This record gives sequence, C-alpha cells and structure tokens, in this order.
Amino acid sequence: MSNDPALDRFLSWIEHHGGKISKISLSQGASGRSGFASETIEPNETFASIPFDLVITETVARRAFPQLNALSSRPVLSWYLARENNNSESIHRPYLDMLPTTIMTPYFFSQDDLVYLSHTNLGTAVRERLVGIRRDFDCILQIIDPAEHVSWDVYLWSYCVFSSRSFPYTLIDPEYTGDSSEVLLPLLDTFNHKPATKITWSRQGTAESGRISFISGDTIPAGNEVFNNYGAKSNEELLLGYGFCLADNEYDYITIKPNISTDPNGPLKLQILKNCNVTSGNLDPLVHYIHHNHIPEAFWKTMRVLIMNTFELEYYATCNDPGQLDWISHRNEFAMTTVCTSLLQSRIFELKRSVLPRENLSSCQHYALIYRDSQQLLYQNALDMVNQRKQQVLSSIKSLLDSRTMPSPPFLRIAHPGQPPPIFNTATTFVPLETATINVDRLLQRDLPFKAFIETFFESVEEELDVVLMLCLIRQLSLKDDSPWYPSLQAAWNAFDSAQEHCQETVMGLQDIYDSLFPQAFEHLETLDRNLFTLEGLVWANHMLSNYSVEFPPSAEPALVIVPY
Ligand SMILES: C[S@@+](CC[C@H](N)C(=O)[O-])C[C@H]1O[C@@H](n2cnc3c(N)ncnc32)[C@H](O)[C@@H]1O
Repeated sequence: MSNDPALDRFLSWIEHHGGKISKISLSQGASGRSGFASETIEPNETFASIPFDLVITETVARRAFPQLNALSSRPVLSWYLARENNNSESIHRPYLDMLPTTIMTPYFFSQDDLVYLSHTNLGTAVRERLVGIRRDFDCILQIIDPAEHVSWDVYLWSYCVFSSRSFPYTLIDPEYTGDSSEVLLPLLDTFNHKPATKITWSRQGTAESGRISFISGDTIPAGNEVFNNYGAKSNEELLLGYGFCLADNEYDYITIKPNISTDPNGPLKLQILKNCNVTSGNLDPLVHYIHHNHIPEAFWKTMRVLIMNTFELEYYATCNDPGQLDWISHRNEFAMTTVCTSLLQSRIFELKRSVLPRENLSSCQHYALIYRDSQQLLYQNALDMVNQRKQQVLSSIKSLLDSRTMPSPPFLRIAHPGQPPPIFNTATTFVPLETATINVDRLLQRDLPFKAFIETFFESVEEELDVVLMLCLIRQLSLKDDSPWYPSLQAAWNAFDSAQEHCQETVMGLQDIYDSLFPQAFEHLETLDRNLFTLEGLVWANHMLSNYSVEFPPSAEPALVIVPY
C-alpha cells in the first residue's frame, strides 16, 4: 500500500483485470507520474502487462456514441473519454483518476505563454489546429442531447489525453488496415519518454483474449526511472502533442514550405517537379523537413526549379528526368542558394526579434523556449549548409575563370547531355562574390575611364543598374585578355542569333537607350568599341541579363550580378 489512495485503487483495478506490474513502483515526479525500478530489471524482462479488456478503443467509443458515426476517430474518442470523466460510475474510473488534470500542450497556453511561440511554425499550427478541434466539438454539440454535453475545457483536456498518451490501434490488431486509430493503454502509458530507450511493445494472444506487455531491452538498475520510447519525434510534435520537448533533440527539424502563390510561373514549376517525381515525401510535397546537418536532395531540387528564370523554364518545361535537376547551371545554383539564404535569414531575424524573458519561467514557457532555441539553431545550421554550398558554387566558377574555360552556350546542363555536373570541393576557401560574378562595382573599380563615362551619363547607377550592367557586359567583350569573363561572353556573343525574333517593345526600349547614349559616348570615351556598342550589342546584353542574372534581396550589395556559366 502507498500513501496515494488513487494509485492503490488503480493498481488493484489493474490486478483485478489480470494486469501485471513487476519490479516497478509508480510515483509522482517533476514530469508527472512515472515508473521507477524497485529492483534491477534485466534485459528481456517483462515489467508491465495488461489484457486487452482494459484498453480503451475506438470500437468502445463508437458503440457508446453511434450517432457520431460521421466523425473521425480522434473526436469520437475524445468525446467518449470526456463523458466518462464526467461519470463517477465510469468503468474506467480508477484509470481516469490517475490521469493528469492538466496537460500543458500549447492549446492551454496563456497569451503570455504563446508569446514564446511567436514567429514559429508551432505558433501558427496551434491556432490552426485549435480551429479544427473546436469545429469537431461544435459539430458534436449539434448531434448530442444538450443534457449530455461536456464543456469545451473537458473536451480539449480529453483530446490532449489522446495526443499525449495514446498508442496506435495496430498494436493490438496488426491486421487492421482502416484509417488511423488510437488506443489508451492504462498502466503502460505511465512511463515517460527517453529517446533511444530499448523497449519492446509486445502483443500476445488473440484480439479477444490477448494482452500487451512492455519488455525491457536493457538492464535498468534499481532506483532508476523506467522509460518508454515514444519514437523519433521532433520538438514540434512533442510540444504540440505531449506538452514537453527536449534540448539537443536529434530528431528535431525545421519545416520549410516555399511560397509560390504569387509566381505566375508557379503552375509550370509544380508541373516540372511532378514530371520529375520530385517530392518531399510528405502529405504536402512542398513541405520539407530539414534536420541537423542534412538538407534533403529533394529540397535542393525543388528550390532549383522554383527559382528558375523563364529561360531555364523553357528548357525544362518538358523535362521528366530527375537527374537533370541535380545540377542546372552555376547561375541557377547560385540564385538558388541566394534565395535560400534570404529565406533562412528572415526566419532567424523573426525569431531573434522578440526578446523574451529567460528567467522565472513557467513550465510551458520553459519548454516553448527549448523549442524556439532549437528552431533557431536548426535555421542557423541550415543557413551554414546553404552558405557552404554557395561558396562551393563560387569557387567552382572561380576555378573555371582561372582556367579560362570556354563553356558553350546556353549555359545549362540540360542542353549538354553527357556533360557531368561540377564536382564540388568540400574544403573550399572563401571566394568573394565580386571575384566570381560580373557586377557593376567590381568592373567600375577596375576600369576607371569606363567608370568616369558611366558617372557622366547616369545620375544614379543604382536606379539604372540594369542598363549600366548591360553596358558593363559589352565592355567585357572589348577587354579581351584583361577580362576573365571574355571566353564565356565571347562564346555567348558568337552563339547569339541576332536575327532571332526579339520582342518589338523590348527592342524599341533598347533603341531609346541607345539613342540617349550614342554617339556622344564615343566622343567621351574613345576606347568604347564602336563595333560592340551598337543596338545589336544592347540586344545581346539584354538577352544575357534576362537569362544569366541573379538578383539579390532589396538591401543587398551588389543588387544584381551576371553568372554566364
Ligand atoms: C504517456 S504520459 C507519461 C506519464 C505521465 N508522466 C503522467 O503523468 O501520466 C506522457 C506525458 O508525460 C510527460 N513526459 C513524458 N516524458 C517526458 C519527458 N522526457 N520530459 C518531460 N515530461 C515528460 C508529459 O507531460 C507527457 O504529456
């Protein structure tokens, strides 16, 4: 006998129904009720076991409330348990009296607690999920006689009993193939979670007369807490479902869903991903989970497609070979890492923006902060991986430039079947962006006469950056051996079909630009090559800008670069 009458009643009830507990004492600790080894438990030893009679199943709940037939498993089970909890004569009474009266999942967080989840996925998920739970509850109230209603708080508590301590129904019926269903296993749900705990959930006997047992996989010395293993769960799952989470959780991840809702080419991009069978593997194929030290290949591929420019899209529109998405071009890869960088940086910025008290925390604030800090670390970790990738791309461009390799246009892998993607050096040294891309600042610094010409003809370089960059591209062609870009640009110039149809409107715009600069510019700077600084030259430069540029987020320096590789 203990000095806890509810516990004594519960243990007698378990024993009376054929349940067994061996070498375990149950007591109240910091993490609620939990089990401790009263003697050393050996590997392969069964330490707790209950017959199926004690299990609370969906079948039991549906039998009690057939009028809720149209609702899914969780709301029916939640309603059943809530009603049983209001019934002093319930057949589950000893078990119900053992359940924690509060389960601090974020659904029960106060406004002060919810601040700790601001700008996190969970903050949004809690609001959305709560709407769904409430909708089911309201639906049930419409069906059930008002005299038999339970309060929202009791229903939500009951819902959280299931989220925090249910087991899959297949544990007692492995043959079951219906929609996912859960069960409550009194006694066996008393053990707290510790990742990597070796434990077997073992089912014996038939569906009618069987039982379920917990078998230890390790020696558990007397006095130690006996843990269960809830599986590989992220902090988001743990906090939302169970009301706690773990620092240093190796299964934690961040969730990234790229937003393409405003992209006019979004549908085509999704089609390419579908044709190439690229999916995150999740219910929503665009929702990607990024764990510590690993960005999944499907995420890289997805991002390569989502940031494609119209030129790349034309080439990939009918692609159905996922291998072609391993690598598209240096431009694409560099643009992709740039977009990922700003996406991750903005998440980190949002998380850091709220300065939250870190002392005198309630238990839910404490767990929310563990979740939040872990998310920030994971974002930073992903950002480091993206930056490493970006450095590899820049370093690959730099080595092509240094070797004065002449790539063939169009600078896209899909146009050169058989050409392998570059092999990245994992130990790259830092390559500044300016040295591996064509950008206005870099060129003007190295070409002072040209800089003087630009400053004379353009009041603000920033405001007319695209035109200035086009002129810089043409200038590179005349620098020949002085420009590392010459081989690549010359190849692009030679391959450029000036007779190709160009949008009339664009050509007219370029003509206006041309007329505003020339011929005066030639008098201003004699070294401007009259054969290159032509309307045709501008049309070519515009083509290069449309197809091989990378734009940066508004405040970044530089704002626009060209990567013709
Ligand atoms: C299946 S129950 C385990 C028994 C529970 N301690 C009780 O009081 O009934 C799951 C709940 O236990 C608590 N819990 C389990 N593992 C934990 C852990 N590692 N750290 C903190 N709380 C934990 C959480 O409150 C969770 O909702």
